[in-house]
Amino acid sequence: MTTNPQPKRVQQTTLRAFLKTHSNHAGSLLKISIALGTFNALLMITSAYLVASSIHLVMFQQADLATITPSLWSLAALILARAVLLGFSQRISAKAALKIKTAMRHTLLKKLTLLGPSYIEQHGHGATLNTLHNGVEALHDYYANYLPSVAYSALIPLAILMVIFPTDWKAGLIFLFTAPLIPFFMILVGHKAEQLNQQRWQQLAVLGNYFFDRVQGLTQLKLFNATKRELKQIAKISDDFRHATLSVLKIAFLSSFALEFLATISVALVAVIIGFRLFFGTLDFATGFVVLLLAPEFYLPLRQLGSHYHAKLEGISAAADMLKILNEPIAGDNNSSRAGLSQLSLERIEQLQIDNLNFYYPDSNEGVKNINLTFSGTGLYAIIGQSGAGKSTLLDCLLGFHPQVVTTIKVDQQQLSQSDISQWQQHIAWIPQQPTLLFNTIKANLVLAKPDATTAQLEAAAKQAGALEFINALPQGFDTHIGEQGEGLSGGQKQRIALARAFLKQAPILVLDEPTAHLDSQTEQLVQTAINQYAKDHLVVVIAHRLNTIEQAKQVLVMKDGSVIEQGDFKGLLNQHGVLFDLVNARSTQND
Ligand SMILES: Nc1ncnc2c1ncn2[C@@H]1O[C@H](COP(=O)(O)OP(=O)(O)OP(=O)(O)O)[C@@H](O)[C@H]1O
Repeated sequence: MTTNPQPKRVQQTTLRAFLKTHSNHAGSLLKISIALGTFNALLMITSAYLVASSIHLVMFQQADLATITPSLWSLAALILARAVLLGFSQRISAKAALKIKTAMRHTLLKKLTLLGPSYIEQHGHGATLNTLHNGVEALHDYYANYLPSVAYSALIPLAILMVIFPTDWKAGLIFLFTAPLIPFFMILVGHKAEQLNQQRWQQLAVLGNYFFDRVQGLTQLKLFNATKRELKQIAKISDDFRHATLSVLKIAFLSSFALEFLATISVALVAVIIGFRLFFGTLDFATGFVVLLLAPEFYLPLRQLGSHYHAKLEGISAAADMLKILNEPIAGDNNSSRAGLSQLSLERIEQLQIDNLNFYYPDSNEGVKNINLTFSGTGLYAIIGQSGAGKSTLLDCLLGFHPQVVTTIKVDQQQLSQSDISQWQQHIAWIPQQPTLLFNTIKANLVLAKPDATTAQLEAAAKQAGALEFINALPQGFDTHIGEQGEGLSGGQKQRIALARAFLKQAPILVLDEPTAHLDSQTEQLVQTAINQYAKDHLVVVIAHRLNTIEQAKQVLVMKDGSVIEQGDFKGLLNQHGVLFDLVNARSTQND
């Protein structure tokens, strides 16, 4: 695993275009929200005129309460309408952001599924999780606050200018010339702030990977008494992250201060000029008061744009990570326009073929090479070989985890393409060395394989896997909650639940990695019988370490240095006195 090296600074314009394209998922909601916000601003302008004219009437024309009562009622109605509009506008923009985030997560997960687990392993689980969770969350403020504030910063000042110019063109000119100062300053600090934000985001990815690894290996760290050392390292990385965050905050506070200062100075300038003109009688009170009321409102959207600028920077940094995942090429997919696997049976296959499979890990000579295999649709195939021989890699290729080589697989004479991978995986039940069990009930973990499974089917699968007895002995049976990664169950129990889940799927191909490890001999016998039974009418491919499994296989494939070097039935291979013979002998010696 590597710690997510960030891409070479992805072009900012590309990132902006990417974020803009994704806003299309909720384009109309965003437009409605902005329209409501702008209408709210128009009501604010009307209120300012009403307030100014009411005060003018009372102060300079001695109007009584009855005269200004209709204005006061209108003002109250306007205030109420503005509160409602503001509420709706904010809710709608938050809903739009939620919609975009959901679509984005969906797109990212789809791409990650296509890229396969090897991509996540290379780039780090922590960093990928960070992109999927924190990264996507960082887009919330971008879409809910920053994007609407960009529109408001153009629309609201424009609307105010349009009413101020006919009222008092001199004040209009002051507004017009002071307004660009704020965006100008933002652009000035923007570039540096963007750089710092990207650095901070990289640190967060490093921290994410580091934490993920250490939390997963906490037990080992404790056993090796290495927690203190690791804590020091975590403190160091956290400190780097703290520094990066502080640099971003420093520039954010500084720029906020400068923007507020500029806005305040501009309002003050308008106020002083209005004051002088009122004093010298070159301006009537009502007009002067309207300008004074509208001055802060004129700069408000620009100030808000400044305060949401941080959301934009976060959004851009997060988008760089997402774009990196989405732009990752899925190598070798030159056959994606085919009809797909629709006509392939979900119950049985006749033949599975691997033609000239060569796969190497990135930047490495390790992998599998020159693999040519034919499996019939039924029977048990055992893969054996020393550690590092390439057994897991071969199964990973078969499972479609390395999409670039999936075209070397033929099922019932149909060559697979990358667009077939998710469909292909529905034809396979897979039990890895460490099966994944989720923090949920046993039942929920089992029905992952078959959501519409009946209780009878659940019980039958559990019985087949030798798991029914211990599940029934649990206080709540199938409804017993298990912890994360099967916490609360023994290694063998976890394995049997995973096996039951695989049996429940009734997939035409069952792929297993050391299924009988962690099992006592009685359960092992039971599970072995169940697998043999399953192999009668399904294809079962197993990485076998136990002699018992190897002996019962229809075919044994012996691997060495990434290649299949021997292949045949157990007895025939044993008589050849080749590698299988040596492996079996070595194992018997170990067992003695
Ligand atoms: N992600 C990876 N990146 C680079 N090399 C890898 C990676 N995973 C495995 N390898 C290398 O590929 C070779 C085959 O590994 P593989 O895990 O397939 O062996 P195996 O036969 O399943 O071993 P074991 O029985 O110990 O699980 C090994 O030399 C291993 O070091």
